[in-house]
Amino acid sequence: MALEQAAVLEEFRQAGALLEGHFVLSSGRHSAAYLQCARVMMDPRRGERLCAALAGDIRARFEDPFDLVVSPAMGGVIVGYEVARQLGLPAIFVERVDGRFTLRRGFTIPAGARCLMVEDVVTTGLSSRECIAAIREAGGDCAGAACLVDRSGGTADVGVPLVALTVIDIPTYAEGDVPASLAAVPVSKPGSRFLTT
Ligand SMILES: O=P(O)(O)OC[C@H]1O[C@H](OP(=O)(O)OP(=O)(O)O)[C@H](O)[C@@H]1O
Ligand SMILES: O=C(O)c1cc(=O)[nH]c(=O)[nH]1
Ligand SMILES: [Mg+2]
Repeated sequence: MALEQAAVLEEFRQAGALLEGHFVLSSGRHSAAYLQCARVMMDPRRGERLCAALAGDIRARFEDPFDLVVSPAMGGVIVGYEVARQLGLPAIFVERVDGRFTLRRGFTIPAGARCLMVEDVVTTGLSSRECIAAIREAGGDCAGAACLVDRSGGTADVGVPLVALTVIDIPTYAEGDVPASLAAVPVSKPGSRFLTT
């Protein structure tokens, strides 16, 4: 059953996943709000509820079935696994090696396999596009994408049809365009794109 935005955001609130502060996002843009999906998925029953609703939306949107779910690490891994479980599909993930999404761990994509790219959050769509490029380079056919939250207000273009459990418009700012009130708040970088070892 489709979930109303208020119900989705209430799940995030109860999970302590609606964060306020000053965040540098994966795209390098800044924001006063962050949706921490890892905290949502840390309760398997909550993850199951939300991903069941997303799987229903995916079935309703795409007539032809998929062969495989492919997700970008880290954020996409657990969401992709649970969505795949709901759809009765295998789930694999790509992870960054020297900044590029790569298949490791013996994962392969059969030639022409109809892949569904599953993310946790879409902000600019950059990570989704990078994941879809990796799927195509590996020989797969990425025919659709899905995420728990599209925080671009529906403006992000990932290059294939995107199904989001909820769409919300949360402002982001370029590095040189951060409002003074936000610039005064200490910065955190919750994601893994810029992690170094
Ligand atoms: O649409 P975008 O502008 O690309 O932003 C969304 C991406 O940012 C986060 O990943 P991040 O690279 O921070 O790493 P993580 O998955 O390890 O948290 C999130 O998981 C998405 O992949
Ligand atoms: O753009 C991001 O990096 C991003 C935003 C957000 O709200 N949550 C998240 O996990 N990543
Ligand atoms: Mg990510």
